[in-house]
Amino acid sequence: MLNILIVGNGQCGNRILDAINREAFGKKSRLAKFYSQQKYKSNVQTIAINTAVNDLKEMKFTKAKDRIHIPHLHGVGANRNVGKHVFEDNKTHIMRQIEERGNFDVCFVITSASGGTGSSFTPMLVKELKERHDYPVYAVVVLPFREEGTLYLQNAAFCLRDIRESGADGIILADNQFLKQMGGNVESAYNGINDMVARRLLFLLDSLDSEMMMVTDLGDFKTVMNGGAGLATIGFYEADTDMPVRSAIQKALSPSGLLFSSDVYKEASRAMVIIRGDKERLSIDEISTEVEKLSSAVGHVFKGIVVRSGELPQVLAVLTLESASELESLYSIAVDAIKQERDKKERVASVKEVDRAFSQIDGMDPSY
Ligand SMILES: Nc1nc2c(ncn2[C@@H]2O[C@H](COP(=O)(O)OP(=O)(O)OP(=O)(O)O)[C@@H](O)[C@H]2O)c(=O)[nH]1
Repeated sequence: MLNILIVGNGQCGNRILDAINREAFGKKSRLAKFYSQQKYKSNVQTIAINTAVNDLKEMKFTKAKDRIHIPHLHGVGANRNVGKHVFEDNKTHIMRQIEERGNFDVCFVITSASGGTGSSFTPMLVKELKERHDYPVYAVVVLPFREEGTLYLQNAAFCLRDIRESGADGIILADNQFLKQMGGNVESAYNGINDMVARRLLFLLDSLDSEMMMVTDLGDFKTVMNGGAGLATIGFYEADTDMPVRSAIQKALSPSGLLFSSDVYKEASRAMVIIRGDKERLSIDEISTEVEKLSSAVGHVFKGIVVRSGELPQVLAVLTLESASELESLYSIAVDAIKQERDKKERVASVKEVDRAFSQIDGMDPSY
């Protein structure tokens, strides 16, 4: 049995963690977590960390003891410098809370790249974990909608770089911009995206701890995540009644199945494809043909098959990327955003128009 730690930092990280707990505890009742056993096969510990107490209170499926409030006003207002200081000041407390849970085989830290708290806490937390423990730590990072503004864009660019430099064993990308077709308004898009991420992570955890017909395990996952440029994404698809497993694999690898925009046949470097379902529905020939097609394009592909009687075929693909053209475009707009913010700051510092306006009444008093 694997010991797994999942940390959700900041609002986005907290919400995805809550979606994971909702799936794991069953959706029946808000109180299910108090009464029923979690559905994880592994020993899974979840911890939510935030500076904004309201974000933690919003969580419905994560136990109160698993929500750690680091008091700092109502968040750090997208300021990563403030966030880094707050983490440093509270590091001992945060690490103690995590270490009380015991030792782990693998850890996932979930965050948005673009806010203040999660994006600054995550690289620092990963660095601490890596210095103290030898288990792999993966960051699951949500990229912003591109129209969310210059501060979010610049945060995303620096956050990703900081996570790479933190010693993380890999970064799994999910992109709000790419996934925004999920729902009409922002809230339902968020919920849809959070559910997608939660479902994929739970499927992955389930398969890493499974008795499979053809086995993939944590070692294979580590090897996949080790490949490429340290960046990865996850594809998933559940077949409907008549769909052959071949099509389900193709859909999981196509843009509609992925969390981040990529042509995986061109950009992926290693992959792990896990297929689950009723034995009758899992044609070995079809599976082999699709997996061979992928491996001839990307190199090595680990294949796992989990037999579950009565279940429709479901396919999960973890893909590390050796290049990511979408990330390059994100960085090029982030560079403009950083320049825009810097120019604005310089203008304010040099022109001081507001000060000039005030200076017009120097030495004067109001008359009534
Ligand atoms: N997918 C998804 N994205 C979210 C969600 N909530 C916020 N975001 C995105 O996360 C980014 C903002 O980061 P947050 O996680 O809200 O910020 P934070 O880490 O709490 O930091 P501060 O609020 O600045 O202290 C934006 O790009 C949002 O679009 C969510 O529930 N789901």
